[in-house]
Amino acid sequence: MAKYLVQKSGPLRGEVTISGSKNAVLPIMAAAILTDEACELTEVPALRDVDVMCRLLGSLGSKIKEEYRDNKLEIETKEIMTCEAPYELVKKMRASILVMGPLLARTGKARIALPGGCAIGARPIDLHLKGFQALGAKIEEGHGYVEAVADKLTGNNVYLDFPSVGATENIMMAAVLAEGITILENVAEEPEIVDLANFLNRMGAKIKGAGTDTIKIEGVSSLHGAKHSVIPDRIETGTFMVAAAITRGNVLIKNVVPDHVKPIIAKLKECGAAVEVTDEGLIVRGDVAPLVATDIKTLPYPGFPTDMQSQFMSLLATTKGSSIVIETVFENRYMHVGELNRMGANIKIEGRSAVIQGEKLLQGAQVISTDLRAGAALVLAGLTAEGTTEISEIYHIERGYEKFVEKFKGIGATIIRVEE
Ligand SMILES: CC(=O)N[C@H]1[C@@H](OP(=O)(O)OP(=O)(O)OC[C@H]2O[C@@H](n3ccc(=O)[nH]c3=O)[C@H](O)[C@@H]2O)O[C@H](CO)[C@@H](O)[C@@H]1O
Ligand SMILES: C=C(OP(=O)(O)O)C(=O)O
Repeated sequence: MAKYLVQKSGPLRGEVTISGSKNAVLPIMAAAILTDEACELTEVPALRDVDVMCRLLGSLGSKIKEEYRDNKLEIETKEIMTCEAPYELVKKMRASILVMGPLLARTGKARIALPGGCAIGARPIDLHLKGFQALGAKIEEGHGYVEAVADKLTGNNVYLDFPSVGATENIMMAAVLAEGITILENVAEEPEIVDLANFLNRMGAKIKGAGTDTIKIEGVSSLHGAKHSVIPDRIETGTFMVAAAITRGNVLIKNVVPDHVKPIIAKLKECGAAVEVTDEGLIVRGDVAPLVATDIKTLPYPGFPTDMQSQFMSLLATTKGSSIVIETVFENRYMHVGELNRMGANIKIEGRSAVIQGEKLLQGAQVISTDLRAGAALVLAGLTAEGTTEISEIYHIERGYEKFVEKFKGIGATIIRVEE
């Protein structure tokens, strides 16, 4: 099992370039199986989750050409060989559920292992299934699998009880080949939804309204191959923004869409960091004023992203004053708190709220990365902690950050990856 050893690193300085978005590329890869023609993706991050999605698509019948050095991927699915996503792959990556909509649309059948809960919450898929049912699919569950079957999908109105990102994507991918018009209401507005809709439209779909709370889809009879370049990862961007602030450094972050990280910019400024949007990228400085506490409430986009909550908590453990963080998206996304407290932070959890008494001098310790962003938060804390922070179970981190160690080293962090 590999580990990261992180040393107190002083102010980070220099430039870092952001990779393509994990949460955009995964649904886009799933969407590629909606056609029998080849799809070519660029700006594909080399990540563990992308590997798992390649394996899953390969098992369904896709031929995949990877050029990881160039971050390119070609997916061609002349024929779907099986409609089943097995437990071995779904348990490795929840986003495997995103093949359900495309499989149902292309073949009339999808059988997927139920993903179950994970470190951040129960994460049911009821809203995905409700959407498929509205389009005419019959749903059956048993033996840890869920099956959707439909002779034909027909457009319908679907109202989501919560703007779930995955449900919006899955239902959108099913509806593009349904007969007639589908109106999806109270949908997620995340940039990743817009990127997926843009890709689907390049394939010949007729989707309007992505990025708002209502999406209209006019079904088409078939889709064709398309080329697409994946958007930059806004959570990786935010993670390096916090890295600059927490180390009181000065970092230029390139390949970013500033609009996608507005809530992160706002909160960093409230803490006293300086953020400048330039033609080259974002310049984040934590060395212009003493950093202070702020309060955060996670919300669906354009609210503050839940995927940045843990990284901000590391920062708020070091700023002056007390902060309150409220996690409203996932019911259990506080697994990092115990680990941060072991490093000397003072964070108390009460239900969905966390109270952070800041200005703590963190100390290196042996800690466990319980999930992807919890792991990133521990790396950030480790950069300011006295001594060495030893982070285990880093495979979570490598699910979603490309060249993490290399990028941190490039801006002056002392971090190494060791194999035990
Ligand atoms: C691969 C990917 O893109 N992952 C992102 C996606 O996850 P994911 O798509 O799984 O997140 P959702 O937006 O679906 O989940 C948000 C909330 O809705 C609930 N829910 C969801 C579906 C459902 O059928 N029923 C239900 O109750 C979930 O349990 C959770 O409490 O969006 C999350 C919220 O921004 C991010 O943290 C994840 O990084
Ligand atoms: C929770 C995340 O991803 P996933 O939905 O793939 O678990 C994340 O990216 O922070």
